Amino acid sequence: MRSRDLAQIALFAAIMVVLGFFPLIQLPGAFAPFTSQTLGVILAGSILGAKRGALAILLFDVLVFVGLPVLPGGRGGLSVIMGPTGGFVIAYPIGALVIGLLTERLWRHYNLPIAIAINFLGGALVLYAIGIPWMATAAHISLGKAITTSVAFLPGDVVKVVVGSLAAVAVRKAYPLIPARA
Ligand SMILES: O=C(O)CCCC[C@@H]1SC[C@@H]2NC(=O)N[C@@H]21
Repeated sequence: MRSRDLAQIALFAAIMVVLGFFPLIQLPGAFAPFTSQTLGVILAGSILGAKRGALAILLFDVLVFVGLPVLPGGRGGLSVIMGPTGGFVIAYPIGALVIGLLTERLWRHYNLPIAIAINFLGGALVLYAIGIPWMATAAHISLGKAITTSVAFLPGDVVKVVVGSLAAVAVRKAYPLIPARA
């Protein structure tokens, strides 16, 4: 891995940290906060691709694991990971990986609708698939309740997907960082 790759990984991990400065917004009745950090997951996967994107978010997760206050509201540490929102944090690098793999595969045909579909899959559905069952277990609530209380995140997540997709398509045009596959 070249030093440019390492710099890009560090940059996108830093973007995740900056996105964590947004104040913690707790939606009524929800067991997790609204977070702008899923936008960072989308940007990392769709702009850096699978390997560098997932590594950037993994680096961010390491910062959380060792206890740095990089989650919204200045939270971090194993107590967060073991709590109701830990599954989402663990899912962040997996979401970036899925986005990166699909973005690379469809790179030649990449456009806004494709970006939105990929980013919704990796930046919302993958996070829900891991985060919501984890939330049900950690918060001792039924899976049904975890799902219904999480529906409130959908509008905000769709906005983040569209914003991230517009950025990804613009970066692809101006300064593509993902090499086209043969
Ligand atoms: O900071 C944390 O402890 C993790 C928060 C996870 C919040 C999830 S991610 C998917 C969904 N969209 C949001 O804005 N919030 C939830």
